[in-house]
Amino acid sequence: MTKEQLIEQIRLKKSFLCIGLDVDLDKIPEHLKELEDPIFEFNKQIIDATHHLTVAYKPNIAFYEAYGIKGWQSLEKTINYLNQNYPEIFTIADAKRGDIGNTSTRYAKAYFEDLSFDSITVAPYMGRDSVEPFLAFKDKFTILLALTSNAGGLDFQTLEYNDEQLYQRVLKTSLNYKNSENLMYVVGATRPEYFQKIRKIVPNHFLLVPGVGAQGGSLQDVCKYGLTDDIGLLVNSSRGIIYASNGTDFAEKASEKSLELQQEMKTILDAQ
Ligand SMILES: O=c1ccn([C@@H]2O[C@H](COP(=O)(O)O)[C@@H](O)[C@H]2O)c(=O)[nH]1
Repeated sequence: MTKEQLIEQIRLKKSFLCIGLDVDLDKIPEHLKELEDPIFEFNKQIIDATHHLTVAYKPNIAFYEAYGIKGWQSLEKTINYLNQNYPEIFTIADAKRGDIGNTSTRYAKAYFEDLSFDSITVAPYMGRDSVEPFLAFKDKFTILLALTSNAGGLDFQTLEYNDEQLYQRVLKTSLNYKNSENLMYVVGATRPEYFQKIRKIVPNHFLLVPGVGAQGGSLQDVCKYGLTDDIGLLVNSSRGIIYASNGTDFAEKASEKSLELQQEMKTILDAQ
């Protein structure tokens, strides 16, 4: 998918919502557990009930790896289901990969070619040659961790060196990477006070913003400085949407929670 196609979808749906598919078998409704592939069935029903309210889905790969080969098969079925039935949806493999160049190339092939995701999250710590193999793929996006939403994110990401915090250095340096137009960045919704500074460095790149919902981040605060003329935001909520109910009405309740966020986004976009 191109950036222009993503922006078009956001304008059409009046939504820059990303729904996180972090499926935990301990949290899904009992009646699904008897099925052959409860993870896929859960995802399928969530997707069918929410696809008109969201522009992106983000399976966090850890939740699939945790169930071994069966989890991987559920992931594969989920991405195939999305690509076949809702090709207009932007897909994010939240895998937080990155390694020496030839290894990164294998990760990129696994997620962009074999699984056909539109994007993948990547850790920047190993530098240029660990990121550029992902950027080499046309119409695919590499979402670099910049300022994460978790408390421990501040252990390193805000350390200062030469009047610059580490996350600022990550943003600035990555702009010099080959094909840097294929970059997006992760910035936590729990860090609203940093958005203005971040937008000064990356005024046009999309930010993937987790942390709304279960982690307590505010959509309004994120949009104040995060929103651009081309929107530039994908705001993720996982647990707050997919576990709104663990009864037989789970998909309906997920849809209601998605609608609440979409309506809030619509109001923000209409006022732009
Ligand atoms: O800084 C980060 C980077 C990634 N995440 C991931 O996003 C979702 C958030 O889930 P919620 O249930 O909405 O809290 C999850 O997959 C995280 O691993 C993040 O939270 N913060």
